[in-house]
Amino acid sequence: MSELFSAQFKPTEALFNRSPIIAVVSIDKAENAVAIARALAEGGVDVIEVTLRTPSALKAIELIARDVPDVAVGAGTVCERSQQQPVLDAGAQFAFSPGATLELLEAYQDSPIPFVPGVASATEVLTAKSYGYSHMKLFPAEVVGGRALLKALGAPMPDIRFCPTGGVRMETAADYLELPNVSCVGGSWLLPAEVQSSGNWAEVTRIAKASLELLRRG
Ligand SMILES: O=C(O)C(=O)C[C@H](O)[C@H](O)COP(=O)(O)O
Repeated sequence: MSELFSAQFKPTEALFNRSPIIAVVSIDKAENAVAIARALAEGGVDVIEVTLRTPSALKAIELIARDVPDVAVGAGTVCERSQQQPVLDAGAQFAFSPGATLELLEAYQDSPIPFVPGVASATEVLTAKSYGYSHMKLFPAEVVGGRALLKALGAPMPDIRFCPTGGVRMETAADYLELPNVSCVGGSWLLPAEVQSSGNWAEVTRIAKASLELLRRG
């Protein structure tokens, strides 16, 4: 095991083992960020990936990191090297990408926060692994093969841990999590668009609790 591999492994492993569900949220208004994070945490989901798809994303990360210390908040949709510093400056505790460009794999090798590249094939897994990464997001999970692909990848590469994301639903999370190479799943179902626009944060807590309850029942 290279030094790089072991250096990257531990913090990302802790992140992957923290919560079986990672809430993927695209926050429309930064002023709602803290309420959304608190609602998720109250429901038991304390890892939040804020996608960099809205203008308020970085501010939302900053506010959650400052005001909701009991959650781990990070950035999603990290697609370019230029996003690295703003993400760190906002106080993100981790970063997820939908892909695994060589530029990103290299840029995050010395990152102070875990970086989780997105992969969709054996070659992408091996490429990310060659840069020292052991924890990856399978994206878009349902489209590229879902559970069947994860099982197939696990045979030659049993040491890689995945967070399938993209098309995962409350009802299918448990099926993914029973695979030995899946530590957690990501999904946007915890913050439906209509719930965000209505500001019904109690509903966010309810969905989070119901999702975890489904996992407990298997
Ligand atoms: O923006 C990113 O960084 C992504 O990789 C995409 C998100 O993870 C998916 O959009 C979540 O998928 P759904 O749960 O199907 O909505």
